[in-house]
Amino acid sequence: MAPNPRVMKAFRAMKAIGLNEDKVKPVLKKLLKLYDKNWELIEEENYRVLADAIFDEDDSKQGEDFADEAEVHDEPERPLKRLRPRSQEEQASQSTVVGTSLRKPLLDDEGKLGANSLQQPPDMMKLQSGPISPQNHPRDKGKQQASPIHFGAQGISNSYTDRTLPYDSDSPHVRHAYKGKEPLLPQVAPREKRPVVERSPHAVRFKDSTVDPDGALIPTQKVLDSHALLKPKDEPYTDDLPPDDVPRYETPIAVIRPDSIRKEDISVRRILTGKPDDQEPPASHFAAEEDRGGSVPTSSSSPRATSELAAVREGSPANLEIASSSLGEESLMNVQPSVGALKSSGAYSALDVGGIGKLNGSIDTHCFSEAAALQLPRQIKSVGEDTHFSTSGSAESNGGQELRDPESCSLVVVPQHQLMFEEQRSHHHFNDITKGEENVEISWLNEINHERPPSFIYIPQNLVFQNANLTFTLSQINAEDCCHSCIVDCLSSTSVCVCVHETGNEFAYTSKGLIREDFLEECISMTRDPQRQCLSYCKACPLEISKNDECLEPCKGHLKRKYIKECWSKCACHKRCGNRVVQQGIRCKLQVYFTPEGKGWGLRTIEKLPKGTFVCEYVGEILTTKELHERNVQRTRGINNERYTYPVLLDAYWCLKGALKEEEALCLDATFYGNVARFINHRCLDANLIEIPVKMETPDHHYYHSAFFTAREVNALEELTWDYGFDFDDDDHPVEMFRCLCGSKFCRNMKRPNRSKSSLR
Ligand SMILES: C[S@@+](CC[C@H](N)C(=O)[O-])C[C@H]1O[C@@H](n2cnc3c(N)ncnc32)[C@H](O)[C@@H]1O
Repeated sequence: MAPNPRVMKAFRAMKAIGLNEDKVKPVLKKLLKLYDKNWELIEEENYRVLADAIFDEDDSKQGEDFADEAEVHDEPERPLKRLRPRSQEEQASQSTVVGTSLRKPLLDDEGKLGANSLQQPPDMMKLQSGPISPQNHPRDKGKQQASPIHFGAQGISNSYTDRTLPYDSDSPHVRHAYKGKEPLLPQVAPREKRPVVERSPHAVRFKDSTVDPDGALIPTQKVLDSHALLKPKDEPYTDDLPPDDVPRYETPIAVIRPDSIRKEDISVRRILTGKPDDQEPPASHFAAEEDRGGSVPTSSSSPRATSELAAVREGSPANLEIASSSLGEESLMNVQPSVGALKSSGAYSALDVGGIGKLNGSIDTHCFSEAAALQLPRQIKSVGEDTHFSTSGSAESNGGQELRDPESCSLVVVPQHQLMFEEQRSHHHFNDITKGEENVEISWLNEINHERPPSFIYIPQNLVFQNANLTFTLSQINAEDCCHSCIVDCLSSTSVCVCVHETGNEFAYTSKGLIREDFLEECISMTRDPQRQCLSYCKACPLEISKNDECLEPCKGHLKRKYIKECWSKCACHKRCGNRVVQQGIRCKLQVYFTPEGKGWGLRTIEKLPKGTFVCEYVGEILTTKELHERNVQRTRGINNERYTYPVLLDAYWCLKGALKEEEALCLDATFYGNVARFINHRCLDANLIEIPVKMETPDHHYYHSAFFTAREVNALEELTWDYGFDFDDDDHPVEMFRCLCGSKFCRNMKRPNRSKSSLR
């Protein structure tokens, strides 16, 4: 019999992406059976479904070895998975590619950060975050006023711990206590595009292909949704394919639910699974790794996950359970897994990283379904809903067995034997608070209550909001400010790298990627020890001017600081040069967790970190201080009252000769856009992190990167803290300062109950 031309065409299409016939044939057979020989469904999107299913099979096989992460890391890269048009791919990957210009959040007609822009930034769906405009932030009621945090840890109260900030949340006349800092660099140092070794290409591609940037369903879902109910048939295989060995792979599972969240519709969806990819740490992932020990296994150390078709082993119908539909099959539903298990795996709450729908430990299902539809790729949403909601719509906390969509009560088919594996994989995929934006996944965990992390859009690098005067050109960096004669690694170069001329011809980093001990100690003492602090005063202080006070106060002084100068793209050295640490992004195994002390969410390390380790940068929107003031006014008008505050001032006046222009006085606000540093809580004086300015790509000093390094060795599971520099006794402080719960014996919060000044050292 002549080969079916459609079969041959499918083979050719798969061959084009590196899949040979042996792999394609059994999967194709399965799909033909599953789709009742409906070739259109298989051929759609250039055989997208077929390719996905083949990769699923691979994943299923890999899953058997899932427990052994090391093996996963060592896997050779798989063939290209992407089948989407390049235009979509570019759109979807927009936020991960860092060019030489700053990306700005969408602005409305007036150039403001409008609700719409915040709700639907170009990469919104990729980031999977909910609407977070000042107008509709989900957590905007009854919260504390916002106030900027100020860089530069201040120690014990002294002349400049009382420094005020330009803006407060009440009025321009109210001031914030602040500490001066030393800034450094010119412009926003766009982090380089992630190298292939840092992010598995196929993982990114696959992610792109499953999450439509516009929020539309992925092609495969469309295909499946076109059937009310898809179920593997029992008939023998079609003769479309030449007979071959019985397929061992697993069949994509059909899950039925209304795709449009309409109860009257029943459609089909897939259950997602996460798949470890081939991510491996960059070659230079700091030799400091060698020094680390005591790592606690979590998802952040795991390979990045991708979402794919879940699969069910052929011929095991007993393992399938039929869940319910809104049309009355609820009683049939009896599907694993235990919600408790999922909770502990982290997948439980990852659905709602937007902080949506959680009220006093229960889930507001209405809120959830709306928000989740906006925030999460359909596939992710599906799994989460099904696995975490009981029929009452409240969050399971007792290891319940039901798997039900609270809104649609749709039909779900889940292979029991496979759920545990899927749970694990889902964990990796859902529980990454960075949404794939960092080198590592960062899980989150709440063992205290049912609260979920607040809504924000994760960005791995700073973005200009609107008016910040940050131009960014190669020509701005003088030839004498970048190394042209260095080869590969400046740290091991025999000649002195010109990049460190301005910082005393000494590198801040060791060959292991840690901050040099003497450099670190100097930084620590300059911020903690009042005797070591020295201030510079400017004539017309922009911070004072920016308060809009009628009565202009004199400059309170700006703290002199040490800073790091890293090599950058205009330099001749290798991207992995030892003088490029912060720009490589996060490498530590971190976790966002709900603190038991009442500080809300916090950040902790899940591995032991040597002293001087780079942890993360404080990333947010770059605002002018005026823009921040405007935001604070909005907050205090109740439009966007936040319980927690996230702005940080960049004090760029430390080496200022004249006055800064208004648009040059900058700050970072991580309220809406930010990275994991927004979760770092304050600790008075003896915090284990120190913030050090880092200069990279801009020659100016009014902008710099604020990088956090460990000030001492930090044990696994220790919370990472930073001294915000607040003076809690400053009566002139404008905002409702939080009651400090840092627990330090040096705590400066004198107003804290049961605390007296005598308790301070
Ligand atoms: C940058 S956020 C830190 C993350 C925050 N805990 C959260 O849940 O998102 C700063 C806010 O955290 C809280 N916070 C930080 N450190 C604290 C401390 N030592 N004691 C009490 N609350 C603290 C305050 O509400 C502060 O406004």
